[in-house]
Amino acid sequence: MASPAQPDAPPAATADLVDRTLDPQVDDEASLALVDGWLHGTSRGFHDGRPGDEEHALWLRCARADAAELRGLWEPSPPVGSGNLPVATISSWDGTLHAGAGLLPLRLITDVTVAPTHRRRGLLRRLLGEELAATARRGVPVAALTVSEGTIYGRFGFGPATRKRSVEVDVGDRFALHGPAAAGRVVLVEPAEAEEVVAAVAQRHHETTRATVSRPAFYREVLAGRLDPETRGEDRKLRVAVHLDEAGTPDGYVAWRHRGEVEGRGTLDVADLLALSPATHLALWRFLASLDLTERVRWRGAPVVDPLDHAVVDPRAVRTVGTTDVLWLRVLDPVAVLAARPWRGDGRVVLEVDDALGHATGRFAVTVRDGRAEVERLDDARDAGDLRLDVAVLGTLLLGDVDVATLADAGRVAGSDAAVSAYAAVGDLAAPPWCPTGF
Ligand SMILES: CC(=O)SCCNC(=O)CCNC(=O)[C@H](O)C(C)(C)COP(=O)(O)OP(=O)(O)OC[C@H]1O[C@@H](n2cnc3c(N)ncnc32)[C@H](O)[C@@H]1OP(=O)(O)O
Repeated sequence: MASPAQPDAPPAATADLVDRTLDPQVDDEASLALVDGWLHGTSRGFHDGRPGDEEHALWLRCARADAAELRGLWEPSPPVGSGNLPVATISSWDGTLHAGAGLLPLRLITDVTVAPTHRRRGLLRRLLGEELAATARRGVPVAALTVSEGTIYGRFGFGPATRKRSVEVDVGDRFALHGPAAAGRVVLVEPAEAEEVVAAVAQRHHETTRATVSRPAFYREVLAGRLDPETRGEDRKLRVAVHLDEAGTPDGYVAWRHRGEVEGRGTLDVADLLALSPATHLALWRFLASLDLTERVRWRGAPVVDPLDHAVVDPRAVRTVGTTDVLWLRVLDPVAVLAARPWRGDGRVVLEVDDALGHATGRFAVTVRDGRAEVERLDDARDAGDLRLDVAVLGTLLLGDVDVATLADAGRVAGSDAAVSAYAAVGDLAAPPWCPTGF
């Protein structure tokens, strides 16, 4: 990716671009041709291959299931070619965020591309700015995206809110876990046959787990084996095992692809692993470790803090290869989001939020009683904030990925030591959040 400081191509006009918001549900020929051009424009923007017919049909099915809005900007009369492909794209749909003390309406945003011929002329700013304004007008309190580069979205008020870990687990002969195995059993199911069970477990996990978001429709396609994200065709390698609790109720699953020998070791890649309890989480790891011809399990989406690390008899069996951000959050309504996150004990803090786009600007008093917060916007200019922060930092603070003192040390939160300690006493959360869903 070229850096913004590098010289741009000769300017292209942007004032007369044709602005369309496409509804994927519409199925007349002219609309479908525009949707097709939109998809090709997005693929071009990410340097992906052109989607084939099957991938196209599957993508359209997902866009319809999510009720996604596909917006694009087209050149009105390009000097060469048909101009079917837009020069800028963005898509978004409504979902939910588990903020820790309840589900919040959420706008999920993705497919942001601007053609190299039109870059750095404000098209992203226009599309995203309008998207956020429309979302705020509808009363949706928060928006989310995942990023291709860490430098793009902070200026629009998004802050990194969750991280994931890439792990390699040595599951050779010496692998063992402390403690007895959980009650229940694991059954192998063909991915297509497991589809409903897997979707139900994922939905239950979302409804009960801080920092998770409602899953976009393509997860069904991937986990049912209809879409291999790498080959973009049918996934012939994907395997699924479902964990059943003592009563026979599904309470977790793991999906994986065995890679054969990699670097001389039988290697398996976890595609997805969700469990409704820590005991089931470990039971699924016991199962993975029991697979023949498998000495190493790799998972690029593991939680940053995982009981597995402390359940293994040999702590060196779990090796962290890297960590990276997943969810970025953009707070639009601080009152709604602060009330929906978990708090501890009793106390009161006033947060003064700066927002260059204006949506979240203000001072917000958070009064915590028995771990629940009442949040009030303070209108009196004489009410100074205890802590001052940008709205992007509020996004980072929201789900508890970082403690407030670290953000203060980083110069991202301003306030006295006493105010930082007062927030820490009610607002810092014990375990970092984990969002197992990308989009
Ligand atoms: C949620 C997602 O979909 S993540 C995927 C993002 N898309 C990609 O990575 C695909 C490849 N890249 C692109 O398509 C484009 O370069 C985009 C979408 C990242 C940027 O689009 P542009 O129209 O060039 O951005 P725009 O001109 O509106 O820039 C707005 C501001 O962001 C800055 N900016 C834009 N892209 C970048 C970048 N990659 N890195 C750092 N800053 C950037 C601009 O300098 C500008 O800053 P300023 O307001 O301080 O002057």
